[in-house]
Amino acid sequence: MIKLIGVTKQLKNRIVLDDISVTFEKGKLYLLRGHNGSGKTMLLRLLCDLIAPTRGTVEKPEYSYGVMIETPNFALHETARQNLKFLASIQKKIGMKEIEKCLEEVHLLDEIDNKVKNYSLGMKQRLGFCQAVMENPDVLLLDEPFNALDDEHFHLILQRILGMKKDKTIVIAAHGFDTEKHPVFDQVITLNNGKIHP
Ligand SMILES: Nc1ncnc2c1ncn2[C@@H]1O[C@H](COP(=O)(O)OP(=O)(O)OP(=O)(O)O)[C@@H](O)[C@H]1O
Repeated sequence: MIKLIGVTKQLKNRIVLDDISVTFEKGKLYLLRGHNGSGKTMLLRLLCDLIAPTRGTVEKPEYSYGVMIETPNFALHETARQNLKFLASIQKKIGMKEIEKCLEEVHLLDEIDNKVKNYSLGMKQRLGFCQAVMENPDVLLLDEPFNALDDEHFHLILQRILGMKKDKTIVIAAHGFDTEKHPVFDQVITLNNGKIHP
């Protein structure tokens, strides 16, 4: 469980997260929504320690994180295989077999030896998703994971996320998700100007 209590983040003179208190539990899927600039990405960054709170506390045990925040930064002149192999070599938790399985699940195995610069936006997005989930993290943080995906791949990624939900905490930031059409979230958190909308 990740518990934020009265968390405020100030960057220069700007309050980007304002007195946020919220709990994220294991086995649940959360949606962060809100307008551009409302603080969704900042909250994801805070959850995985990329930024520290200015005030307030974050209570959480040691977790492993899978993160896809903003445009994933791949080495464009290298292939998907080379990129993911390099990333996997940092933690040494998985090998090529797991990487290939993960690429297959997002329909990219046929492109494994293609350079990332030749990928379409939607392919890069799926590669970013693969990178975030391949090491089977406890906490999965995804910033706009459905951007640039066609219907088929939207459903593919959504089903993958739902299939992984049981033993993870998953937080998705997406500003345009149709929650009526796809009522899949355990909790929807709306941010407005850095504050949680009640
Ligand atoms: N380095 C920085 N210094 C000051 N303010 C910043 C900095 N980075 C971001 N901000 C501000 O923080 C606020 C929250 O930004 P954030 O990226 O979290 O929004 P968001 O909800 O993810 O928006 P989007 O939907 O456009 O991705 C914005 O007002 C932004 O201008």
